[in-house]
Amino acid sequence: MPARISAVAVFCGSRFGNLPDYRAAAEAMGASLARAGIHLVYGGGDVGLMGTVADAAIAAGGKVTGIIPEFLKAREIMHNGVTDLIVTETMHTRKQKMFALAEAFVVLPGGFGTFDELMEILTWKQLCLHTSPILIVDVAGWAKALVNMLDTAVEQGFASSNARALLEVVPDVESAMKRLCATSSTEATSGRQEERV
Ligand SMILES: Nc1ncnc2c1ncn2[C@@H]1O[C@H](COP(=O)(O)O)[C@@H](O)[C@H]1O
Repeated sequence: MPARISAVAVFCGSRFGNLPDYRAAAEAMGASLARAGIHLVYGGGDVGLMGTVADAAIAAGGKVTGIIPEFLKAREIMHNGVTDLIVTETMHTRKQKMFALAEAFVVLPGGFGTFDELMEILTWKQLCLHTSPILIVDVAGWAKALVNMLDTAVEQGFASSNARALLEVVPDVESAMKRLCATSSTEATSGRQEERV
């Protein structure tokens, strides 16, 4: 039987957003990954939901790798409590490193940076650069407009329904964890094709 995945990248906001549900979901995500023995890979900051997910994973005894570009160390308040901290030269090398280390991608509430990270990992999957699961956790409906935009692209003939199926929308952290814990490392092929991105 193939091994279960062991590392997940979480993309989420550098702010808290304006509903308490967002912070609660970030806490639940970090703690649940740690309790499941899954290594958290994230952007390395100690701000907003990013800091929350990392703090929760650390508090629950999890392994956490933060990856932050040099120029954001002050702005995103580089997290000093993580297991490993990788400082990259650029945003691009940060994304590449997160991609290389993770076997699945979870998107929690966030802003433009989170959208960028989602779109890049989704389009890389569309280009067959990886096969790893991409889960959007639709906490309190935050992702409805985003998912609507993707569905509209399919309706208008700009994306195929096969491409839309590369992304899964789940209602909460519990559902995301069920999916992650059911994912084998053979389904996920992120880091193996790193040299092509
Ligand atoms: N263009 C970007 N590419 C990748 N990551 C980005 C980009 N812009 C910002 N980010 C990072 O995303 C997270 C979350 O940002 P939010 O705007 O708060 O969603 C943060 O670490 C940004 O550095």
